[in-house]
Amino acid sequence: MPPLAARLHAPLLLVPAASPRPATRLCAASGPRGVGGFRRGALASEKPPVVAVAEKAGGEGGGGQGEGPYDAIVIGSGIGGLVAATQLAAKGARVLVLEKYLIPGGSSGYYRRDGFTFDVGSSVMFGFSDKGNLNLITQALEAVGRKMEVLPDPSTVHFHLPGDLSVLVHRKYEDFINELISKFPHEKEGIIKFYGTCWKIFNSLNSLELKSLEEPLYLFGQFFQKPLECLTLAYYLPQNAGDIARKFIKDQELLSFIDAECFIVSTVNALQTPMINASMVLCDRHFGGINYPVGGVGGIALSLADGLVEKGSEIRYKANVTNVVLENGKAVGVRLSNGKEFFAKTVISNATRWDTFGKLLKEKELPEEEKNFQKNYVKAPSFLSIHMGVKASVLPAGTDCHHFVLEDNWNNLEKPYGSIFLSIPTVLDPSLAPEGHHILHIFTTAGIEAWEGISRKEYEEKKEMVANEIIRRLEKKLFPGLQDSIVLKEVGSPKTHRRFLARNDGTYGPMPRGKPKGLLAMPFNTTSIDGLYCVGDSCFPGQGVIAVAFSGIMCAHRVAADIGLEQKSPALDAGLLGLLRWLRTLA
Ligand SMILES: NC(=O)c1ccc[n+]([C@@H]2O[C@H](COP(=O)([O-])OP(=O)(O)OC[C@H]3O[C@@H](n4cnc5c(N)ncnc54)[C@H](O)[C@@H]3O)[C@@H](O)[C@H]2O)c1
Ligand SMILES: CC(C)=CCC/C(C)=C/C=C/C(C)=C/C=C/C(C)=C/C=C/C=C(C)/C=C/C=C(C)/C=C/C=C(\C)CCC=C(C)C
Repeated sequence: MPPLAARLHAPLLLVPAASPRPATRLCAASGPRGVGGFRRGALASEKPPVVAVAEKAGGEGGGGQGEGPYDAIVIGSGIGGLVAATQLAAKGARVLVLEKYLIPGGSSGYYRRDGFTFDVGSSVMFGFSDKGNLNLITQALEAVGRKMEVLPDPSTVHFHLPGDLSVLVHRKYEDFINELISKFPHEKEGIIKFYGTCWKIFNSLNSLELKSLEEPLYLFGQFFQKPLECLTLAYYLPQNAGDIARKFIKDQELLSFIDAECFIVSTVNALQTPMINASMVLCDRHFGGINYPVGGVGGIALSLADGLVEKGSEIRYKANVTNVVLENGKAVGVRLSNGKEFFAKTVISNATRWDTFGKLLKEKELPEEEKNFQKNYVKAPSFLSIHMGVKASVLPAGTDCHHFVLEDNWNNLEKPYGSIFLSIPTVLDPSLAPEGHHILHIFTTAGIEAWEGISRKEYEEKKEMVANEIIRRLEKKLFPGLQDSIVLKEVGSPKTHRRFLARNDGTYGPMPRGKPKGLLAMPFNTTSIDGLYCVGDSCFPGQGVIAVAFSGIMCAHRVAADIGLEQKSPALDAGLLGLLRWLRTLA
């Protein structure tokens, strides 16, 4: 098989040599517009992009009436759905993944324009190293016999903050801590204690074999083998990073810095960020480091989809699931928008919980569990994203790959358009852009409300205006001459994210309504509908590619136990699931 980077760039029909299923092919296709921008009319004259699409002969969904039964049907091929599917396939299950769009990956997908390969979402990849137990992306690929070449990033992010506070998060922990201490020498002890607590939690996590926390035989087994580590995790489960930081640190600016550290991975401040999640990302970036897959993030989903097919399971594109089919209250299959039905022992939804319970299930009454979830969590805002191709000369030598910019006022951190995320993946992988050019992927949080109810013309003008203002800010802060260096620009609004990622209001996942009790209220994978499971960022532990990969691993384990591919104990199941349900009501 050609290396993935070559496949991502190859313009012609490619048949994966390893795939045993001739009906599923990877081919050049035209049409899909990535999340960067979708000015359908304006772009109509452009040459269509080349993307890899797995299509099954026979049009949408490709099957006849009532196909099945499969062991599991997975709705959606985001990383959460793909990891659940591939883990199950690796355990011997027969899985069908149904994806609405043309390519796999959801918000971890990619798209191409004029020689540029853009990551739809974040280019900061955690969990992609070759060591420890938390390299969940590496492990997910390995489970289906795939390995990707990665490029180590020398840093995670360069913060440009109010008061000209500049902090580079170096790959080496000591370098980062020394840089932070040099900015806040009076808080040396507090800094060491806060980040030291993160390491205590990370090391506990990293010592466990990660499987479903809803499966008692595994969970009790882990408590027996690693009691101290499990008790540490249980202790920190209901706690938030901001409270722990305040135990050790008094300096307001440093606490604001820790807010920014948390915000980039949770879109909320440290007081609302679960301590376990904060520890995971604040340490993995130094333990395994941030590693970028050669050829772009889109290769992860393509590799998983490839591996899935090789294991004898299926993925079908342009398959828009509109209903989960219930029989006597149990989920037994799904129906597509064209009326085709597929049946399975279990159904796993990678759509958000809002979409799953608000759209795919036609029950009038929301189950209590979901009411509780919606009481505790609201939809996080969407993003405005700008994908640009620029002349390489605009970037000073040694420019870092990822930046976070909040210019003057800490109060703007969580406000729409307040802070700016910027990734330049071509710093690591120049093959993503034509020679002499770089990619700038800029994004900032934005709610959908302000984008609705306006005419097409106003919408286009608004996108242009908002994007130009963000570019102007970056030009002022980081790269003089930026505006004039642009050779390609695509702007995506929250509506774009809603439409092309099929995410309710374009949301990037749940956000606590108030101050959460850490991760306590986060639902796992089982739902109150027998046979229906959820996976992805509206499940424990939340937003993030590595987080949804963990959710996929947990989900596959629980489903495998329920369909007899892994051990289970019905009596212990009832006890643990009841206990977890009760614990969630305490949050
Ligand atoms: N901006 C970013 O920074 C960024 C980038 C990449 C990834 N991420 C992370 O990835 C996480 C999301 O991953 P995920 O796996 O939960 O989901 P996802 O949104 O990435 O993927 C869900 C997939 O399900 C498909 N789908 C939804 N409804 C469907 C239906 N009815 N029928 C068929 N297909 C349907 C969508 O088309 C999409 O491909 C986010 O939390 C985010 O943190 C973030
Ligand atoms: C059950 C009970 C009750 C108890 C028991 C105890 C125990 C044992 C516990 C355990 C636990 C566990 C295992 C847990 C785990 C967890 C995990 C794994 C987590 C993870 C997490 C992760 C995360 C959150 C991540 C995230 C990330 C993100 C979001 C990212 C993003 C990025 C971006 C946006 C980028 C930025 C950019 C720039 C700056 C440019």
